[in-house]
Amino acid sequence: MNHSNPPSPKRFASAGPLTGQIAVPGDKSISHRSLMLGALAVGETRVTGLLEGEDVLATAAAMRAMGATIARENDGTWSIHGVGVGSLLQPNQALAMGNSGTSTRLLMGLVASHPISAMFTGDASLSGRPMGRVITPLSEMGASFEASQGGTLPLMLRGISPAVPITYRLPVASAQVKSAVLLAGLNTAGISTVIEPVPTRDHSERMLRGFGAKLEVGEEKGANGLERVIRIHGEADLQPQTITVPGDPSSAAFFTVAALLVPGSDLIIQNVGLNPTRAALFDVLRDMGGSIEELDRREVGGEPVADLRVQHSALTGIEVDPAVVPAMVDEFPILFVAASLAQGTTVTRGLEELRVKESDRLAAMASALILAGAKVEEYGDGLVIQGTGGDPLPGTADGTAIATHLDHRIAMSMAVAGLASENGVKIDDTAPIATSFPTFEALLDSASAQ
Ligand SMILES: O=C(O)C1=C[C@@H](OP(=O)(O)O)[C@@H](O)[C@H](O)C1
Ligand SMILES: C=C(OP(=O)(O)O)C(=O)O
Repeated sequence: MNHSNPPSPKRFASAGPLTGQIAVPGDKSISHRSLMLGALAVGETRVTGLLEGEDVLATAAAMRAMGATIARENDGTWSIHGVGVGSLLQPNQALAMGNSGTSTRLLMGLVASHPISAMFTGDASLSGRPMGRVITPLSEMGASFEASQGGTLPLMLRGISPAVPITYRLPVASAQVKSAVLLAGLNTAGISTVIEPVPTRDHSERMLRGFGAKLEVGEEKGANGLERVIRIHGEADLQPQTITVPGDPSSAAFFTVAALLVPGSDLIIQNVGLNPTRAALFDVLRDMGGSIEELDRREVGGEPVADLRVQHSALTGIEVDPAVVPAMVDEFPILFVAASLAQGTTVTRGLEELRVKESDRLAAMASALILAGAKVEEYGDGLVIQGTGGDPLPGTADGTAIATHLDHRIAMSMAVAGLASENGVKIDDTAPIATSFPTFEALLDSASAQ
């Protein structure tokens, strides 16, 4: 979590085809929610496949600080004894959120409707990210905030109980904002309603129901067509659960693109979550000509899952439909890498949200790919990329390192670009990778060595 250590630069270069079978770690979004909801259910929740990345560990530490007992057993199962909705304790020190936007915004929702206050702090990246988007609805519910200018961390949040149920139409397509309001609604008497003009990942809805909350999801006619309307009934009683976390499609994305780009690759990625609100990257890559086969489609923990067989493929540029953006919002950095080696032009639009992630991902990827020799134009809401037609990128010159800006997805995307380059790509720091995918480098070595 502490990235004040000296950075660990590394050059990633072609190491032969990716073959054999790998399993990526558990889904980050589901892991955060398993800990939060487990910490609110009275009794023992057991979780297997939890992602043990720094972001999720920050959530675990925060839930412990608010009263839950959370332990990892020797076989990797996590056991959570919760305190009950309404019974979170006052943390006696600041909640250190590290690099994690999801931890911060969802926990702000939980604290907002409890009679406790909490200070939220984060690293340099998180401290630049907008929190106004959750401060606005949670203030309407009665919570109060002292934030840094511009609505950023560090911030002090004073929760309130009873809070006021609200109806909130999301002004940005954000599962974190939706989830913050729903989680605040758990301990709010009455019905709290979120209206989603554009659907976003639905793990909160699925898991809140799974834990026994009364939650209704409907579709209603809005000004611009059908909108999702989600209603949660407070005050809820959550029942402890046994959860198996599926593999993270956002992590599988890096290996999928690596196998598509590196000649001779034929890789199986096991147990990949394919929730339709998350899986659009695989469809886009197939539309570009990528060979991605789903094997043994099944359900794990209430989510659709399959093993993916990915074979090296010639890719063609594409115009990505802005409607799919929320279902692959974290996958654009790696899609840009795929586009850089495709035949022809790839056009992406509607990506304003990428500018407020761990870094400004449009600017960071445009300059990173240009340094590695790709042809990229940056626009306000997207990138336009002219691919090489399958030829490797030149790579970064000696002495030049890609700036990853404390952003795990920039680091992993450019590592994959390195595998598909003549001279390799050097990144300035591999440490941020541990926020979401601590086994990334080890899996890359194992897939390349088989
Ligand atoms: O709810 C979640 O678990 C997440 C929602 C998305 O963020 P936004 O809600 O900001 O789009 C995504 O980028 C993030 O990695 C995880
Ligand atoms: C945006 C991301 O995460 P968060 O918002 O939780 O920091 C991500 O993992 O790409």
